[in-house]
Amino acid sequence: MTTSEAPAVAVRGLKKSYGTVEAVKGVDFEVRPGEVFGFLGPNGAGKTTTISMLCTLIKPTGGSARVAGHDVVKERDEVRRNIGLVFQDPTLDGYLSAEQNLRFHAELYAVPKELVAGRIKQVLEMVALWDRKDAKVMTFSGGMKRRLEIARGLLHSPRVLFLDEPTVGLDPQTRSAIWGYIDKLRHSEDITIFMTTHYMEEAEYCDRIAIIDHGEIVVVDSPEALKAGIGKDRVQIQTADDQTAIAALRERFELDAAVREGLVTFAVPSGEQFVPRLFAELGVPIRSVSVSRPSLDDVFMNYTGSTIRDAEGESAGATWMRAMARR
Ligand SMILES: Nc1ncnc2c1ncn2[C@@H]1O[C@H](COP(=O)(O)OP(=O)(O)OP(=O)(O)O)[C@@H](O)[C@H]1O
Repeated sequence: MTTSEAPAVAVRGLKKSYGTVEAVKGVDFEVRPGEVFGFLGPNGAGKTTTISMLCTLIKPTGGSARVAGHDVVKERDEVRRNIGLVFQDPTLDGYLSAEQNLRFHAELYAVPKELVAGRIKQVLEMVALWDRKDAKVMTFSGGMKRRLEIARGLLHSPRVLFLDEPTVGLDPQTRSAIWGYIDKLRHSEDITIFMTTHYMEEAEYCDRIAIIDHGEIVVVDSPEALKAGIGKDRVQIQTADDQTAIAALRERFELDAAVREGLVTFAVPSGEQFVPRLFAELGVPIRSVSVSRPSLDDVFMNYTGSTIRDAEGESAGATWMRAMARR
């Protein structure tokens, strides 16, 4: 990849409102060719709305976006030809076999006839479903269906593959298998991957991530740079009296602490070196202590003031209402 290459995705001031709800509030970002770029944010942050605008499924109310060099509003068909989609709601035909689903997709996308059989074999092998090609999709597990959707999204050799929460609702083994395929993909295909997730640990696999909250991008960088940028370690202590410990941390060390995961938690530079002082000066008995390098959760917390889980709780009501409305 050279830096002179045009971005795979270029977004300027992109907005989407639903009535009075500003789902996406004017976001700017670029995705480089060949990158795995992640959109990380809690439910309701605006991830699906953004990805849907980039895939030309919904129209922006403001700003602009180019995907594979084409404008998502003025050159909708060109954008569609150049992208693959794997969305949260499955759209496979359960009565057809895996191979028949792919053949149907190849026809829709006008994949040259002489290439179809070879390409179907290639993508099914990539997601380890070649030996199940003749089975009806209705007999597949959730994980197999998701793998088949990924194969289908790749069939017409798109330049950009969009994945909306590719592992949501899957068990941990299947999630890690899906990530294995995505990793394989980035080495075997000349492709850019744009994905959304609310799983911190999955965002770690991305080359760069944009953290999105309440319809706004709060920061974009590689996971390593974001974590290093915090410059502090996370310290968690178990005490006999959490509230007194929190007050003492404020008074003696000027540190803001809160109870997270049942432990008094705070951030401090060079955590290991701070621990002896903590024992000597806190004045509240400490039962156990742990020091960890910052995680993406800490990054999210640093930029938004809440953990991703707390933010999810906040919007759970809205998500539930939408889920009901979709029925
Ligand atoms: N069709 C719609 N009509 C009205 N409001 C909507 C619609 N779609 C999304 N919203 C609202 O826009 C905001 C962003 O939703 P969006 O689905 O983009 O978030 P998200 O980050 O993708 O979360 P999720 O993973 O739950 O889909 C939310 O407040 C949501 O309720």
